Formats: sequence, structure tokens, C-alpha cells
Amino acid sequence: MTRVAVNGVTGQMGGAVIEAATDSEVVVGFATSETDAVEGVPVVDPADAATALREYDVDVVVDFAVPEGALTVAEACAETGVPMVVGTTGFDEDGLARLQDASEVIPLLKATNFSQGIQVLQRLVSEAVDTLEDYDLELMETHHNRKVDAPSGTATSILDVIQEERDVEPVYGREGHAPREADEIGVFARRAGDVRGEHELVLAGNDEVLSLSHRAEDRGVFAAGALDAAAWLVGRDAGWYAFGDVVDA
Ligand SMILES: NC(=O)C1=CN([C@@H]2O[C@H](COP(=O)(O)OP(=O)(O)OC[C@H]3O[C@@H](n4cnc5c(N)ncnc54)[C@H](O)[C@@H]3O)[C@@H](O)[C@H]2O)C=CC1
Ligand SMILES: O=C(O)C1=N[C@H](C(=O)O)C[C@H](O)C1
Repeated sequence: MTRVAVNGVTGQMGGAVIEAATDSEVVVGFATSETDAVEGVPVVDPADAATALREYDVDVVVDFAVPEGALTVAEACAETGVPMVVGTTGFDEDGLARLQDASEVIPLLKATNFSQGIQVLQRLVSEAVDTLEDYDLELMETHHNRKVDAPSGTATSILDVIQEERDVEPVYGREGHAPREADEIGVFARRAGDVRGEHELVLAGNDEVLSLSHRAEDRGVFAAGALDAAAWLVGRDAGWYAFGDVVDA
């Protein structure tokens, strides 16, 4: 049974991973919290992650925390040779570069969204944007009112897919009085209630509108995907991997 450490173990996703871990065993968690344990899983300060990874004989780390915490644990993974699945979003360019550095010495799989549906949505977006060349594009996402990063990592990944097909200029929200430029893509982030994660791309033109959307109904979908990725990652060569590699396996 795969021995998993969860970074961000006291958070919403940390709890979802513990709940979803049926074919894996969560043996330790990392969080900056006064809590000693959560659901029977010992909680360790991220600063002591390298020692804990060895002490608990961890096979792989599953991360759903904050960028600073993910990078601390990534360094511990690089030091101890433990593979890492990174689910945390909101990294800046320097943070992404530091994750790339870690992937030189460990297998590291990063995904902004571990649902299979979003993997399919991204492939549909690529085909739709390529085919509907002159249609206006607008991107919306909605999440719970505790989410601290905007737009979502998933929305940023969808933007990356779009920009592989078309030069677009993101406009983050709109106000004031100005015409819409043809190369714009409006990007809108809504925060309300306990919405698990909704994303929609609208393609409008030629007297029609195409809407491509996804709704996560439970954090379990992300937890299950991350655990599948973790089991898939163990034993692989050092390098940078994507969730699409797992979905296509
Ligand atoms: N890739 C994916 O499929 C998904 C990614 N996420 C991302 O996962 C992250 C966490 O989301 P939630 O669980 O909802 O957040 P949360 O706020 O509920 O939990 C964050 C966790 O990080 C811990 N933390 C804070 N500072 C830390 C540090 N320096 N080192 C280690 N841990 C630290 C907190 O104690 C808490 O346990 C966010 O970036 C979110 O966007 C969330 C769902 C799915
Ligand atoms: O914070 C969340 O909850 C989520 N964050 C990820 C993101 O930023 O895209 C994935 C999912 O949408 C849930």
C-alpha cells in the first residue's frame, strides 16, 4: 500500500485526501497548525518535513497547501528523494522555477486541477478555439468564499491552452467605458458560498454561442485524482509530469 504524506493536511483538501485514501495510507501530514493530529494522522511542521519523510518511510507527498509551504516541502522531497504531487495553486514565476529545480532530482507531477473532466475540457477548448478562429472568448470561474488566489489555477491553465492556439490579451474584470478589443479575453473570478469549482469558456460569434463548462461537485474528485497520480508517480524517473500523463496511461 502506497505510504502518503499530505502537505496542507489540516485544510479542506487535506481532509478530502485523507477521506479518499482507501488504496493508499496517509501516514503523516504537514501544516503550520497547532494541531498534533487530524483524523489520526500526525501533523508535523513543514520545517521538519525531511526528517518526517524518512521517519515515516513516505513513498510520495500529495500537496494541497499554499505556495510557500509547497516549496518548503518540495525542498525536503528533493533532499530525501521522495516524489511529489503538487496540487497547490497560485505560484509566481520564481516558485514555478523552484518546482522545476526539484523535478531535476525527483519525479514531480503538478496539476492545477486533478479532475479528469477538466483534462477533457482543456482538450475540447483547444479544438474549439482552433476551429472557431474569430469568435470572441470569455472565461469565468466560481469558487468558495475561502479561496485566496484569483483567478483559479485551473482558469490560468485554460488560458495557457487558449494561448497555444491564439494570441489573446486577458482582461481581468471590466469596468468603465471602453470598446472590447478583438484580441481580448475577459477573465472573471466569482467567490461565493462553498462552491467547489466551476469553470466556463464562452465562444461567441457568427450568430451563435458555444459554452464549454465543468462543475466539481465534491472535493473528492480532486483528492481521488491526486491519489491516482501519486500511485502512478512512485518509481518513475526524476522529471516534470502532468496529470494528462496519468489520465492517458
Ligand atoms: N489541483 C487541484 O485539483 C486542486 C487544488 N487546490 C488548491 O489546493 C490549495 C489548498 O486548498 P484548500 O485545501 O481549499 O485550502 P485550505 O486553506 O483549506 O488549506 C490550506 C492548508 O495549507 C496549510 N498551510 C498554510 N501554510 C502552510 C505552510 N507554510 N506549509 C504547509 N502547509 C501550510 C494550512 O494549515 C491548511 O492545512 C489551494 O492552492 C487550492 O487552489 C484545491 C482543490 C483542488
Ligand atoms: O481552491 C479550490 O477549491 C480549487 N482550486 C483549484 C484552482 O485554483 O483551480 C482547483 C479547483 O478549481 C478547486
